[in-house]
Amino acid sequence: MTAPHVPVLVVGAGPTGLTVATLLAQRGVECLLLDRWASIYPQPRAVHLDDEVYRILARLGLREEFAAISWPCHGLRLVDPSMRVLAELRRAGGTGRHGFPEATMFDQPELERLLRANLERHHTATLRGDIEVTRVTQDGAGPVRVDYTDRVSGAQGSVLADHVLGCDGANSLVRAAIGATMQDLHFEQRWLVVDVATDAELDEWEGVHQVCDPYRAATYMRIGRHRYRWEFQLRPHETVEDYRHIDQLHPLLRPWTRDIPSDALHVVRAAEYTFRAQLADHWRDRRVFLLGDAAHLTPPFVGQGLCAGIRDAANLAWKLAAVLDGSLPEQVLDSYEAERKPHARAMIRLAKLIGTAMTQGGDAGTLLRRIVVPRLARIPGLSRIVLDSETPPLHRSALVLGPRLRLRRRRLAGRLCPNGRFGDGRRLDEVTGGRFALVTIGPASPTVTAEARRRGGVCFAAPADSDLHRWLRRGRARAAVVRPDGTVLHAGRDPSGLCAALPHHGHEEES
Ligand SMILES: O=C(O)CCc1cccc(O)c1
Repeated sequence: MTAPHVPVLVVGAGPTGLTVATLLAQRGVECLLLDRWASIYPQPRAVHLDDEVYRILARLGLREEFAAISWPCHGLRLVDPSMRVLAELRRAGGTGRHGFPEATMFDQPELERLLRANLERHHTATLRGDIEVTRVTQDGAGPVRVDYTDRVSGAQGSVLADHVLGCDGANSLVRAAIGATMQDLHFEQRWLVVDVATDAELDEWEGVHQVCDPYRAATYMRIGRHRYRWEFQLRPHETVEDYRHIDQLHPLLRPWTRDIPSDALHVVRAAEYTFRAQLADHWRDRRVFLLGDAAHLTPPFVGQGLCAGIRDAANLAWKLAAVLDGSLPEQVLDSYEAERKPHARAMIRLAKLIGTAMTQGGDAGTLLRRIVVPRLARIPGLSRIVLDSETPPLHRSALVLGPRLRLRRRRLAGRLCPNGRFGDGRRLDEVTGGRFALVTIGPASPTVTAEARRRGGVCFAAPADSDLHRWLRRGRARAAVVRPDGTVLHAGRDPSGLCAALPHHGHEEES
């Protein structure tokens, strides 16, 4: 019997797998997700996402539902062991340039519940739990064969897929199948991660507290109305077994819980984690791709682990859908790794810098905390990330810079277009609806508008005096071509020239 065939098979139904499957399903792509667990892994893990990633959740249709389960985060503070503030990065709580709070906390199982329920609304996606993928094989350029075992019945099966997306985490089988290995970016520390539920009010600043202390670095943050997360670097002789009970944990928590009695604190879990920095040496082999923790691992000190996976999903999904429907050439898929890898590397570097500032001993550590930490925002390359909460531009991709574009045009290309508002109150993403867009200063000519439509895109004038208008002017541009994932493809002064750069994508837009 021949194996069934699907256009896309996703291995792993964590946040990255669920996001990429939903984005594909929104574009009508049939997608099968296989996960080794019967249902959501119940323990808390990731707790933070930024506004760029919140914007992706909104595109999935989860804006209100995520708002209801999340908690605003006021930013990040590096403090010394006596809680004196060394550096503080404050985040916009209302709406930043993407239309969402710049830093938001949540409970991962709750987020996964939303993502799963949302996926069920798409009939082109199927999720099967209790399925262990055992082998992924590519023979030449044909479809990929995926073998699996049903963990309940023990039955074995196979599926043929045009594309396989490995969202199967740090110990990825898909990564091994394409012969990729993790490059060590030289960071490895054992930490204790503690989640606590309490009705008591801790009355702390509601951002992330990073205690810089080479003896016992620590992190504290509120993640919900009644939920808190602590992380403590473990001493060489310690393990999680030393901290199973609240009375053992209490001395560590006391700088924040003060006189709250330990019986008012319920430990949801205490676990030992090894924080690592790793990047897969390649993220693709022909029809197989790696996303999320299968492709990169970061220490959690800037809360970017889950963000990176969801960014991978948003970057790849529209490209893959366009290749599958024949509207973009296969080579577009090369830009996935070219764009995402340097970005993931930059965020890992930032996390390592903060982690090193928190934990490094000796004169080097003292110097780092005294000289570098207070000036974090002035370090070239970091200032935008640190001060403006804007992640690095995608400059190395052929998909964001045409070969003939001059340097001064680079101000906007490769960056995310702000999710600005239009006159009717809608934001850019709602107006573009996942299509290519030409955003202009002043109305574009009827010819340009018609040409944008003919290419399957849309054309909009930024309202006078709006954020989008100011953003184009600051970038010395009169128009920008924005990709379906919100990244600026080209920007410049000639809307009709830019319109010609709009790829023929999707189907002609009806007015
Ligand atoms: O970027 C921010 O404002 C918060 C960063 C953060 C989030 C979660 C954990 C963590 O260690 C840092």
